[in-house]
Amino acid sequence: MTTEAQILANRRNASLSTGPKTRRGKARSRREGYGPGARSQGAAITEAGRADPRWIEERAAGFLRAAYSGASEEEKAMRKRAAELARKIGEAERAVAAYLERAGRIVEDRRRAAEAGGPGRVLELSRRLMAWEQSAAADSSDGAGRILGELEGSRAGRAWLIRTWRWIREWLGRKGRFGVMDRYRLVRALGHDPIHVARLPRVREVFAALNALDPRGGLDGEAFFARARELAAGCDPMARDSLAWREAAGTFASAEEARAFLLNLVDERVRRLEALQAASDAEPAGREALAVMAAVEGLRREVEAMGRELLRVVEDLQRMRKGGPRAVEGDAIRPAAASGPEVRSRQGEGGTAKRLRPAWRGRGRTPCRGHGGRGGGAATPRSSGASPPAAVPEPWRSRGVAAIPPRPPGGARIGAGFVPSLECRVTAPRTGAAPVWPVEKGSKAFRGGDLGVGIRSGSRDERTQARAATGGRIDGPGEGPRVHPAGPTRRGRRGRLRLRLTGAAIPTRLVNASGGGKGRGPSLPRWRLATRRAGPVESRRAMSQPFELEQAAAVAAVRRAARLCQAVRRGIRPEVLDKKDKSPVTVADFGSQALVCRALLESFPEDPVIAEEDSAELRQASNAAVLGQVVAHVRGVGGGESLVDATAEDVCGWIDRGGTAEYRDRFWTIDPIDGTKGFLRNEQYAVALALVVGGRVVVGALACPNLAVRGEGGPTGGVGVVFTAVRGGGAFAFPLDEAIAMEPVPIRVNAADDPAAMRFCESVESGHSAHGDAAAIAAKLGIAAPPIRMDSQAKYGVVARGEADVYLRMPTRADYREKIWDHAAGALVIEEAGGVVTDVAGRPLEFRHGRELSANRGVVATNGRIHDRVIRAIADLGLAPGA
Ligand SMILES: Nc1ncnc2c1ncn2[C@@H]1O[C@H](COP(=O)(O)O)[C@@H](OP(=O)(O)O)[C@H]1O
Ligand SMILES: [Mg+2]
Repeated sequence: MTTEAQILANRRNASLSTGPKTRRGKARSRREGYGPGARSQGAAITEAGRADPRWIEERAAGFLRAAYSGASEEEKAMRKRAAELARKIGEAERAVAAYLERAGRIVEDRRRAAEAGGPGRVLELSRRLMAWEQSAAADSSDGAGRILGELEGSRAGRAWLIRTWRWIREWLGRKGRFGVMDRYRLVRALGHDPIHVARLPRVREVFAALNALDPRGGLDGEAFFARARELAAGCDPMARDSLAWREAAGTFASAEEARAFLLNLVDERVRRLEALQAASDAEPAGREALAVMAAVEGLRREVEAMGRELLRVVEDLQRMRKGGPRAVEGDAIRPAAASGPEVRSRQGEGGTAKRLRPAWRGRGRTPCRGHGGRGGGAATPRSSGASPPAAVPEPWRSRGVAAIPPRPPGGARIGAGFVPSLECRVTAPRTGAAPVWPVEKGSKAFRGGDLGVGIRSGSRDERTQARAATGGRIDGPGEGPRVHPAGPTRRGRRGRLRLRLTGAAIPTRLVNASGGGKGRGPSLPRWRLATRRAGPVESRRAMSQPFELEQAAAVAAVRRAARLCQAVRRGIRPEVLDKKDKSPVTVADFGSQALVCRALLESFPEDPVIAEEDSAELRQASNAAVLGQVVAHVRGVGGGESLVDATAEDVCGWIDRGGTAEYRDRFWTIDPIDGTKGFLRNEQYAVALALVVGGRVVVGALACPNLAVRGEGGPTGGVGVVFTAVRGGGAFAFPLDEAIAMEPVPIRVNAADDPAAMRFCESVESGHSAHGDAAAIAAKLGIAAPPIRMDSQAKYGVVARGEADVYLRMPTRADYREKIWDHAAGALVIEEAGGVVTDVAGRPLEFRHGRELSANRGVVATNGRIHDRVIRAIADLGLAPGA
C-alpha cells in the first residue's frame, strides 16, 4: 500500500522533474503512469465496481508516481483524494481478511467446543484451570483466559463453571481466611493468571477485598505473590517484579463491604453463565458467524463504492491532463448573455466540449440537455408550474436552468420501481456563494420527502464537508424543495452535487438560483453542469440503505456502552448512594463515552464528535481511583481481545475524541449517560448517539437500559430497549439484550386526536422542565391524565412508540440553552415515527450551532396531530419566550 510518506516523497521527486516535453513523450509517460493495461482503460473503468482493489491501488500509486509538479490546486486535491481512497481500499481489504479469519476461528472454536462438551475434556480443562502445579505463572498456552473460553463454549463446561462459582460463593460467604490456593482459584476462575493480579484494577480490587476479609491483614496475599514469583522464575525479571502487591487506591472500609463486593461479583458471573446457557440453543456461534459475514458484505460494498470513486477520480485526472483544467473551465457551459440566454443541447455541442468531457457521454451517463443562463432577475426563483423539460421555458432560463430529460437518449428508462440517481457536477462560482437548488415541484420523489443530497469534492478536508451537504429542505408548500449545500463553496472548486431520489418520478429540472454577491447586487454564477443518471441496478444498490453503516455502528456502540452502564449500576452499593457519592455515575459516564468514541474512531476515524464529557477532570491525580474503575469497566465490557489491554491513556484519549465544540457539516454527538439522576435512582436513563449531517440529524440510536420492553417483543418481556432511526427510513425498537434475537420492530406515534385520551410526559427534575407551565398547557389542551415523569431521552422513545402523545420541556431559566446531545437522537426517533419536534415557539431544532441548541428554547415533541395546538396553547399562555 502507498503510505502518506511515500506519496509525499513521490511528490518531492516529481517536483525535481520537468516532465516529458514532446507530445509522444507525454503520451508515453501517461501510459506508464497508469501502469500495465493502460491501453484497456475503458474496459477497466466499465468494470469499476468489480475491479480488484489491489489492482486499483497499484494503478493509483502508478498514477501518483507519474504526477507532475505543475498541477493545479484542483488536480493536487484530486490526487490526494485518489491516494486516500487507495489507502482506504487497502485497509478495508485487510479488514475483510481479518473478518474472514475470525469467521474461520469461530467455526474452529465451535468444533473445539463440541469436543470440549465431553465430560473427559471438561475434567481435563477444569484440572488445568484450578491446579497451580500444572501451570507456570506466565505460560500463555495454559492461560486462564483460553481455558475459560473453551469451557464457556460448551454446555458441560458452562455447567461446571456455574457449579464452581456457586462453590466459590459458598466459601466466600463463610470463610475469613483466603490462602494461596483459594486466591489462585478465584483469579483463574475470573479468567486471569497470577501475573495479572498487580496489573488489572479489577483483580486488584478482588485482592483488596480478600485482604479486607483476612484478619492476617493480607499476609496470605503476600504468600500468594511469593509462590507466583517462584513459579515465574523462568519469566523475564520485569514479569517477576510486577508480581508484588502494591496498595491500590479504593480499599474497602469494612469486611462486610468487601464481602458484599465479592458476592456481587460472583453473582454477576453466575448470571452471565446462566444467560449463556439459556441462549445456547439459539446457536450463538452461528449467529456470530452470520454477523461476521454481514460485516464482510458491508465492507465489500464499501470497497466497491470506493473503487468506483477512485476510478472516477483517476478518470477525471486523466481528462484534466488531456484537456487541462483551465481549458475545461473556459469551455464550461456559460451563462448566456443577460439579454437572451440560450439553451444548448449538450449533445449538440461541438468538438471541444466533446473532447473535454467524453466520459459523461459513456454508458449510463446522461448528458445534460440544457444549461445555466445568466439572468438579472431575482436571486430566488420560484417553481412556476411544470413545463416539458425538452424545451425550457423562458422564465426558467432567465434564472439559470439546467433541465434534465426524464428519458435520456440511451440512458436508463425511469419507470415505476426504478430508483434513479442523478449526479450533477458543478463548479462553484465564488467564495461564499450559497447556492440554492430548488427542484421542480410536483415531483413524487419530493412529495415523499425522499431527497438525499451530498456534495463531493476532491480534497480530503472537504470530503467531510462533502458528505455533510444537507438533505433537501422543504421550504414550504407551493414551491419545490430546495437543497442547501452546507458550507460556502470555494472559488473554482469543482464538486459533485449528487441527488438521489426514490420513487418513480424524478425532477425534470434543477435550478441554480444562487446569487447575491457582497454589495454587488444579485449576480448569477457560472455553473458547469452535467448530469448522470445511474442505471437502475447501480442506483438501487446505492440507495439500498442510506447511512446503513453509520446506523449499524451507532447501535452497536450504544448497546455496548449501555452494558457498561448496567455493570456499573449493578456494582453500586446502597451506602455509596446514601453518601450522595456521585462517583458511580462518573465512572459510567466516562466509560460509556470512551466506548462510544472508540467505536466511532474505528468505523469513522475522520468524523468529529461533540460529546458531553472530556477527560481533564479524570486525569487529575485525585481521580486516579475513578480512572482505574473506568479503565476496568471499559476492559470488562469492551469485548474482544483488543480492549483487554486498554490503558488509562487509551481510555482518556478516546474520551477526548468527543472534544469538538464547533459545528461541523458532519459530526456525531454523544450523551454517554443522559438522565444521570435517573441512573443514580435506578430509574430511566439512556445512552444517546446521533449523526448530524448538514445541520440535520440523520442517524439516531438510543439505548434505554431501564425502559420496559413492550411491542419490541422478546421472550421474557423484561427491560432494556434500543430505539434507532435513519432519516427517511423509519424508526425502530428492539430489546437491548443481545441474547434476544429478533428483528427490530417499526414504531409509530399514537394516532389519537382527542386530547382527553392523551398523555404527556416531562422530566422528573423540575429544574430541567417547568412542571407548573406544563400543567397549565395540559389543562388548556384538555389533557386530563397526570404527567408521565421520567428522566432522559427515554421520553422521546415513549412518545415515538405511542405510549404518550406529548413531551414538554418548558424552560426553567432564561439563560439555559438545551444541549444538542440531550435531543438529537430522540428527536429523530420521534420524527421518523411520524411525530413532530420543535422548540416551544414552534421552531425546528437547529443542530448547527455547536454544542447548544442556541437558536431554540425548550422542546415540544408530539405525535404530530396535536402539535400546532400545543404550540398555540404555549403562545396563548405567554410561555414562548422570544417567539
Ligand atoms: N436547567 C436545565 N434545563 C433543561 N435541561 C437541563 C437543565 N440543566 C441540566 N439539564 C439537562 O437535562 C438533562 C436531563 O434531562 P431529563 O431531566 O429529561 O432527564 C441533563 O442531561 P444529563 O443527565 O446527561 O446531564 C442536562 O443536560
Ligand atoms: Mg443529557
